[in-house]
Amino acid sequence: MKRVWKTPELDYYNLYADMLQQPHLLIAGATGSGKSVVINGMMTTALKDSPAAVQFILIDPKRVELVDYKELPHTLRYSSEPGEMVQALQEAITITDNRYRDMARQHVKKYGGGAVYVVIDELADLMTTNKKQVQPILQRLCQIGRAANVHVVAATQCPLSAVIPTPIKVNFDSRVALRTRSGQDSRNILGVTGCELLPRYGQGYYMTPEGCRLYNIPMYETETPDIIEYWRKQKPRIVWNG
Ligand SMILES: Nc1ncnc2c1ncn2[C@@H]1O[C@H](COP(=O)(O)OP(=O)(O)OP(=O)(O)O)[C@@H](O)[C@H]1O
Repeated sequence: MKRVWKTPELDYYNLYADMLQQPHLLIAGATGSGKSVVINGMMTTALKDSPAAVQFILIDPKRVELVDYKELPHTLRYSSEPGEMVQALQEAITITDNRYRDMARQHVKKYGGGAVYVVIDELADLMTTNKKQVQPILQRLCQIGRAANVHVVAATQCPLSAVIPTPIKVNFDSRVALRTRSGQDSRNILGVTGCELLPRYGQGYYMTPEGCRLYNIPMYETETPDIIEYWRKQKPRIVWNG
């Protein structure tokens, strides 16, 4: 029998809403542990909660995970080819730089407009395709994105430092650790073993600067396709200002 973990609706909502508040988030776990479930949960929550104040830049080296979001009015760019993925990261930097200019003009330290989420699934694939170009851009984006309300959400099966270098990893001070293949993978993502003992999916550790707790991980089953369909239909009618 499949083991399904449930949490009351409000907890579901709060967990993903909290993840959306983090400067950047790294989601790690073995194949089938629910990384895409977490990404869909966050994106669905953002679209339900603040559809007028959220935009996405999607980097999808596997070409299957994020493609459903491609035609949303919120999606500034969808990329899956190596060259496109670098351009997508560069676009995120340009947006961030422009926002800093606005902030300087307005004499504020934090951007007051909507959030941009740069969603990467999967980070190890992105790093291996074009590490030389990707690493400095991603590192800079992580360093400067926060104040500009530009956030990186990255999923990976492979949290090894050989694949995801420490200068990248240290920028993700919030992490979701699902079931890992080994104690070593658990250590690479959380600093301690234990994630290898989690159920196959449905539970995970959520670590933020406030602490680390085990959560039941909710899955939106019908809401995600429903909300994608809804917004896809709205696309021709929507004009973003700024
Ligand atoms: N929190 C959850 N609640 C219920 N079912 C879940 C949950 N997490 C994962 N599953 C089940 O496991 C399947 C695989 O999850 P998912 O595709 O998110 O894994 P993944 O970590 O992204 O895998 P991969 O690395 O292979 O892409 C889901 O389609 C779903 O059936």
